[in-house]
Formats: sequence, structure tokens, C-alpha cells
Amino acid sequence: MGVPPVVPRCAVWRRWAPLGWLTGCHRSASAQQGGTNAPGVLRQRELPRSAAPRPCGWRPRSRRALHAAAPSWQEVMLTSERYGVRRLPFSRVSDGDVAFFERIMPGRVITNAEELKPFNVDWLKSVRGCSKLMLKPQTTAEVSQVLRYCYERNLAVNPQGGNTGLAGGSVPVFDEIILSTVLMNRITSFDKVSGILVCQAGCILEKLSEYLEEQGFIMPLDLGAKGSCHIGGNVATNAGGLRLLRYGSLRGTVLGLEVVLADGSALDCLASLRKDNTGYDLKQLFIGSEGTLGVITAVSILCPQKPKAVNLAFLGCQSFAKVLETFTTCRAMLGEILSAYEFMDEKCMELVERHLKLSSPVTDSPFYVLIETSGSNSTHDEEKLNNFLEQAMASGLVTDGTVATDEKKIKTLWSLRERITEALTHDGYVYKYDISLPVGKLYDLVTDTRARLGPSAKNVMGYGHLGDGNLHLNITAESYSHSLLDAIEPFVYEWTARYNGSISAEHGLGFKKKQFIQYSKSKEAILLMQHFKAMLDPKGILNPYKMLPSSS
Ligand SMILES: O=C(O)CC[C@@H](O)C(=O)O
Ligand SMILES: [Zn+2]
Repeated sequence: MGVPPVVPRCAVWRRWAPLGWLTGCHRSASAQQGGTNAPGVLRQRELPRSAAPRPCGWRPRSRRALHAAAPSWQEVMLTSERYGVRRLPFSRVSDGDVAFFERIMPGRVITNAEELKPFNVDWLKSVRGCSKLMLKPQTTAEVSQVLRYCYERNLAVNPQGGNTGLAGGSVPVFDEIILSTVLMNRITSFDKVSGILVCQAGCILEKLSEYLEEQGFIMPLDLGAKGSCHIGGNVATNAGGLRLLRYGSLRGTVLGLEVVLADGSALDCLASLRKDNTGYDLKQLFIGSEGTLGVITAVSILCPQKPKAVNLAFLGCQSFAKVLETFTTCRAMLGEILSAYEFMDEKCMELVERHLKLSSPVTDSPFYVLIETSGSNSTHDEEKLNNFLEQAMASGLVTDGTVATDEKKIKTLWSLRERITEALTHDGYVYKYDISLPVGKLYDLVTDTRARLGPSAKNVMGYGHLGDGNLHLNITAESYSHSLLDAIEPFVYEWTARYNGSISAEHGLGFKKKQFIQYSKSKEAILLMQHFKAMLDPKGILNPYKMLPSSS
């Protein structure tokens, strides 16, 4: 990637370069990033240009690379041992069960222990189950058959998409049958007039994005795990991501769902309507239910028009107060074209540089912000952005920065933020907290946690979706330790509850946070959730040990 020679380099303060240039003293990203995760390499368009519905189950881009670099499966302690969990009295998978599944989906029944290993461990290598069976249905009818059988036999089931979850919700705790959506990867329809996409649950988010982009649309959500995560898993966890500020949450953009319930009955709520006020909105029950109420098999989702002009500014700020002020200023000055406002602290930058060999495009600062604009008129958008940047500069809100309009350069800048999670996995064991807070208090939690843990933590850092009031507080240590965990929890949850925050903004509760739900939900609300669970899944076979605390 060439840097325009006319741009002043490495000055203490640089003038803003014309939009579309990456300014400053960063080294060539293409020479340094390498690896299969490098932007541009990973997001090559693989889809043919035809608009016809097609499967979208291409090989995920990033999980392989990450798994290759991380510790081996055997090093991950069994969840049941680490957390002292007792197995519930479900039946155990018998040879007869395997024979039944082989009959209904020949060749798509995995019992080989080696093959099963990656699906028993989460992406973070923090929880591990010991499932002996994975099933790969292709149709809703097959999911129905499987669940009907499991329900009768009292066999526990762990629905699994791309296994990119960060709260331990996507892998078994014991020997639950893994019900993978990996082969449910067909796009059913896309309506260019309404922008409504209907697809199976196992479509990979990035493949959907590529498919839509060919037609002038985008997915309303975007996240770092896009190369592996499945849309069904996104909906099941109500994933937020980088575009929520602009397009809202999946609770608004998902228009319909098809779900198979625990007893195998299929619930068709796959509406493709913007408006539908006929009775309770049942699909909302399954959005964010983390596979505990039903298995999502198909999704109908409203997709925005692809913006014609996208700009990304990467800026350095001297304090968190300036990060906040920059946000209010840019919201006021950019208005409708603001599409993302993300922040990261200097620790995050240090770790992406050290572990991923990415390079910062700006001079070292205590905080960095990424501001994305998306609009339909590049002249108008650039003028607005320039005005904002001049003002931010003149008033000392930001002390350094760079701007990109070129798609490749935008991706390079985004990767500094998107790949923090990956960088942290190379730093040791990661304790992960995904907190919603009043935005003004967001970084205080990082500072207080850092002060509390002192040298017992290797690194404590904060980043996230500032525009959504969502902090990702991450703590690394050489290895997992009970005593460090005890120092963090419930401290972080109590702190969050004190400011009426949420202990899970977008990652869900999964296995790791289910016992702490009471910090964010009232007793009555939890009880009602348990009633819903008991009504829809009376035997509790769907994703047991997750999301809700045990009622006893
Ligand atoms: O790793 C994390 O804590 C956050 C992951 C993801 O939600 C992100 O925003 O990058
Ligand atoms: Zn996030």
C-alpha cells in the first residue's frame, strides 16, 4: 500500500490530508500484516455475480488461523471441572441413537473424537465440553426430526453456529449433542425493492454481506467474527457489532424467524413485512435467547442500501473526556451520516501492534477513536467530515489523526479495532466483560478494575462501541486463575449494577455469566424467563446450563 509522498510525515501534528489518503508515519500495512487474516486478502469477493439464491457456506476465514496459533484443545480444562458443574439427568447417546441419526441424515453424523474436538471448545479456549456426537442437518424438516427424537429420548442438545460466542454459550458443558447449522447455508430470497433477505440460519455473515453488496445492499450488522459467525447465531445472541449505532439492533431489523421448538414442532414466524401488529411478537422471544428456547432455522432481515460514500477517520485523543466530547461534537456536526463511533485505549493499540504486527497510523495517544461516515454523496460527506475534523483539531479534542475513503485503506484502519479480540487471545487467558453503562461512566470501570487488580493481572484494557454505551473490558493473565476471577467477579458486576448498567450488552450470558443475571434483571423478570423456558422446553433439553440460573 503506497502512502502519498506529498503528505507531511511524522510531524508532531499533521495537517489533514485530502480524504482518501492514509496520512502519517505508518509503515506499509501490506508488508506487515501478513497471514490469512489480513484485510483485503480475507474479504475477497468469492460470490459469483448472479443474484440467484445459493448456498453461502464458504470456508470461514479466521477461525482456522486463530486456532492454529492458540493452545491445543487438550490444554483447555473441562468446563465441568473448572466450574464444578453437575451433569443433569439427561439420557446418554447410545449406539441406537447414532444409528437413528445416520438413517435420517446419512454421512452428516460425526462421532469421530478428533473431528469433534474443535466444536467442543469455544473460540477463546476457555470452556470445553465432551460431546460425542455432532449432527449437520440441511433442512428445517431434519432439525424437526432430530429434536422430536431428542425430546422423546431426553437427550440434551447444544445448537451451534460458527462457534464464535464469547460467553461460553456455543459449546456443550457435558455431552450434549451438537446440532450444527453449518450446512443450512442457503439464501432463500432477496427482494431488491424492499431490501428484505430471507436465508437459512447457517449462512456466514460475511458471505451474506458479499452477496448483498453485489446488489447494492449491506447487512445491517457487522462484527469482527463476520468471517465465521452464522446469522442464526447472531440472532440467537442478539449480536450488536459495529453498525448498531446507525442501523439499530437485530430486534428491529429481523422481520421474521423460523424456529424449531424443543419437541420438534416448527414455528413459522418468517414474515417479510415491515409492519405486522397481529398478536404477540413471538420472534422477539427467540432473538437473544441463546438457543435455550428453540433452534432458529431461518431468518428474514431488513437490509439497508449500500452507502455510496464511506469515510473513516482514525483519531488520537489525550483523555477519555476528550473521547466523549469528540463524540458529542461529531454527532452534532455529522448528523445522519455518522455510522460508527468506536474507541480503544492505548493498551489495545500496544497489543495489536505486539501480537498482530499491525501498525498504528497515528502518534501514540492514550485513546483512539474510529469515526465512520456512510452516506450517498461523497462531496457532501467529505465536506462535513472535514469541517468536523478541523473543529476537533482546532479545539484540541483530537491531537492526531488520519482519514481514509478508499475501501482497502478503510479495512486496514478497521482491522486495528476489529482485531483487538484476536490480539488479546495471544496475550494469555482473557477474562472478558461486555458492559452497558451510561456513557460518561464507561471508562471509570476500566480504571477502577486496573487499580483493584494491580499486578495480579497482566493487562487491563477497555474498548468498544462508545456510541452505543458499550464497553468491552478485558483482562489478561498468563493463565486462568480462580483467585483472579474472584477478584474480578462480582466486583465488575456490582460496579455495573451501581450505575444501572447491563452485565451483558451484546455477547449474551452463555455459560459464564448466567449466575450473574440478577445484577441486571429483577427477580420477577428472571422468574418469568424461567416460566417461558419451562413452557417451551419442559424437559430443558435445549442448551442446558446456559443463560438462566438453575431454578433450585
Ligand atoms: O472481545 C471482546 O471483548 C469484544 C468482541 C466484539 O464484541 C467487539 O466489539 O470487538
Ligand atoms: Zn462488541
